[in-house]
Amino acid sequence: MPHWADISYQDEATLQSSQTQPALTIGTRGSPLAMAQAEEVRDLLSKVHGLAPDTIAIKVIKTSGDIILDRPLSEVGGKGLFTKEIERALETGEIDLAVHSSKDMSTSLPEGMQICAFLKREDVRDAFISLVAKSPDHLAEGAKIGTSSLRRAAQFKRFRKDFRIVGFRGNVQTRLKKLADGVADATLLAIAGLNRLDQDHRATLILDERDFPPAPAQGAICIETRLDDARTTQLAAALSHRETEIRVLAERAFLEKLDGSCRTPIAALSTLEGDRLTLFGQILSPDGSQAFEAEMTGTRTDGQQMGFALGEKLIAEAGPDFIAQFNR
Ligand SMILES: NCc1[nH]cc(CCC(=O)O)c1CC(=O)O
Repeated sequence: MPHWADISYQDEATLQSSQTQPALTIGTRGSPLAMAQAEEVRDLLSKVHGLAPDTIAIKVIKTSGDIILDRPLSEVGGKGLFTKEIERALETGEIDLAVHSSKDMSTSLPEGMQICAFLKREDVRDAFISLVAKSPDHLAEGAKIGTSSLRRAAQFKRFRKDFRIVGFRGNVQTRLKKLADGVADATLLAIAGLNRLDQDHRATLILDERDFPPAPAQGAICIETRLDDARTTQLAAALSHRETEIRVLAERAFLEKLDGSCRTPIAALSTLEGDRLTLFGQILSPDGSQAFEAEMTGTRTDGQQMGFALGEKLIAEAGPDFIAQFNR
């Protein structure tokens, strides 16, 4: 992770003199959530570096994840789907930086790319949205949960075996319409996304993160740049939030250890109090019938090591076939 102080200032003059062309081009998906996140990064860059907002362009890039809307992500290729085309644009120089939801990022980046900043993390929890029940407990026997997230499906099946899972994608409005049409009785979304879209009032209940632990890195926006672009990297790295970085890197190390594919439901949650870092991890069978979880504590510099160790611990507990069985 490059730091502000480590990077040379060689290109500062170029930046200040480029008045006619955008100084920087941000690449993002075109979904309302992605746009809101890109705008947040643009506003922060402008504020922190005193750049006029109109010198920072936002370029929308269509990704396979936006095009393939009818199948669950886990079937069509998982996390990389939202980032591949954007990373291609970064590689060709069409954009200078890419803004992503950290939880959508694969643990292995393409060569020549780096995550140079994690913005201060939002609320990590999932929101429960229903037009018929005020909490998961209040849902009727056999209620339908609309989600395409393997983690959320497994956690809800674990919570109540009688729940039925129906595939559900789309933005907040689409989901609410589906709920109104009776396609499902409840759905789940990250409260961070709802907050960024000023849609948090749609949440029926915010779920306790100990009952329904979030996806690794949920709620944290990240910025990706080219390794060889010191100027943009320096500007973007200045936005990074150290505590978020520590927590998200620990959670992503846990994910990296386990993520043979994206077919295993995985949850992680870290906390950082002073120097004390705690990392909780959970893996489940897709039907929720089996779950393995553990927690580790260490200091703030141990994050990645703890993530790998926690992953290994759960693999040892679950047995080597646990993850392999879902990949067949
Ligand atoms: N997979 C889509 C996605 N990627 C990031 C978020 C939420 C925002 C975040 O975690 O920062 C969402 C939507 C959701 O899960 O509700």
